[in-house]
Amino acid sequence: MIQTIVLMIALLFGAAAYVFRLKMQINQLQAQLITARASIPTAPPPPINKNIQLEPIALEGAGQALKAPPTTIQATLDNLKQEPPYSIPLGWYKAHNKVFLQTGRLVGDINHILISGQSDAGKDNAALNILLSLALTHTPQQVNFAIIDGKGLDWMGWQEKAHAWHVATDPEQIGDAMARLTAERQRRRAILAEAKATKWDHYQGGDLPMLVVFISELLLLENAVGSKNLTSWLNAELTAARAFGIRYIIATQNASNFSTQWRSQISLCMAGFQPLDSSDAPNTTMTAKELAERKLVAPSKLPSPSNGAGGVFVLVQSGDGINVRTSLISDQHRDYCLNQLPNLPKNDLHIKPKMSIDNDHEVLANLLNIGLEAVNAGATPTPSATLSATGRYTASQSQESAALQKTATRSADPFLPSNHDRPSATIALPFEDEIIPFTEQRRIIEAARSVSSRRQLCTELYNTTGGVKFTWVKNVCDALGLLQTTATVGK
Ligand SMILES: Nc1ncnc2c1ncn2[C@@H]1O[C@H](COP(=O)(O)OP(=O)(O)OP(=O)(O)O)[C@@H](O)[C@H]1O
Repeated sequence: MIQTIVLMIALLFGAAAYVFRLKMQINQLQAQLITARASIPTAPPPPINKNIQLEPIALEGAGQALKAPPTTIQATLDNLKQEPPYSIPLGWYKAHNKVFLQTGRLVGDINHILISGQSDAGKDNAALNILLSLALTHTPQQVNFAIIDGKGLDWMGWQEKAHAWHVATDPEQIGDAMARLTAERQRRRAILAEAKATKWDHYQGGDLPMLVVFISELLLLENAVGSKNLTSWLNAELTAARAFGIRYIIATQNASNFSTQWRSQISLCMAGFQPLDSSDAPNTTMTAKELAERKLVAPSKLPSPSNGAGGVFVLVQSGDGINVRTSLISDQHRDYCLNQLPNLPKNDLHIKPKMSIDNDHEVLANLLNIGLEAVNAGATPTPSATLSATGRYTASQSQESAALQKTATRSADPFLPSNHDRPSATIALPFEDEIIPFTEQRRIIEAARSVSSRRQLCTELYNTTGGVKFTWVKNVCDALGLLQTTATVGK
């Protein structure tokens, strides 16, 4: 009996100890789970309520520039709602004890913009405000962006966005991007001429979105193509771009050392802090004294970004202006906003050329191989995977690339005879059937024999000079080096 009781007590103790251990383990697991949950990155919070109360307090020493602008894009968008299309935010200021957002319009108001200011003045953030709000208020059919960076990783997230016409993030891609812009201006010129529209604003075709080009540091372009080439490129592009629906936003630490000719095409100067007053006039068109006469604080008199006064600018347009402070967009909020924007459809990767000179070499090498294969073997070469997966712009900036391109084009030219005229059946079709139907690729290649321009080709085959059909023609011609348009950069 006693034995049984002792056994039962022992069993009870054993069970209690087991339950206790189990509970401890559960507690431990729960603690681990909480830690694990905390380390999972949470989704970015939605933009804060638009009805935030902004304090009408100006930043000391910065004129009317608001001390604490909103830190999300929501309040900006609310203000832009009342503005006509293509309006952009330029910064916040205080007047009559109220808070205002200064806006501008890229049609009929501002043409090109120069954003200047020493390191950390807030140039990239100012441009981010402009591009994000444009993208969030316009479709990719209305606005496209070309972003030429090379400074860092700030603009990486834009590459796959439907609004992005071209994004160059490495210094090595800059010359190529410049050549593309020249080619795009020429393409637009031809389209407008054909449609008998004297300028982009009058064009009704619906296939030419406004192209806003952002250059994050002008010096990097100078490093890429040299000072002389850069000056002539800027002179040509900035003078002509406006009529073709292209707007430039050029950022640089200090515009003093750049040619004054293209600077005369700038209609809005957005000038941030400068350490020397000799930089005031080149970056704003007015001296500190002239600015002071208009109650404006000159760049050299602004509080320094190193004292926590980033994002403060003096805006100068047509001899007048205002001091403002931009909204500071955090990386998290930028990513949240980017997530709201439509992505590029997968197939469009073929339509929007996005490759570096290095990739160009790869494509050109492939072309060369295809051409040689076809000539040597006389057999039908298989389309190259690399080539079929990408579009290609023929404009390339380096001499080496140009020479290679010439060779590649000659070797790959399906209409060049080897020993005898090769029939068009031996041509390597550059795109998969589902991207551009094989039958259409063959028709385009065949028709290229007898016309002198892509536009003419498109008219003959499809009785149009725009839309998807022209994109087919352009991409097939680009890929095979047919009816090439010439680049001006670097020559
Ligand atoms: N509107 C703003 N309000 C407060 N701080 C700002 C604002 N804009 C920028 N800053 C501060 O300045 C820093 C640098 O901003 P940004 O990268 O836009 O400057 P930048 O002029 O492009 O610099 P750099 O020429 O060195 O690339 C930000 O990380 C932020 O700390």
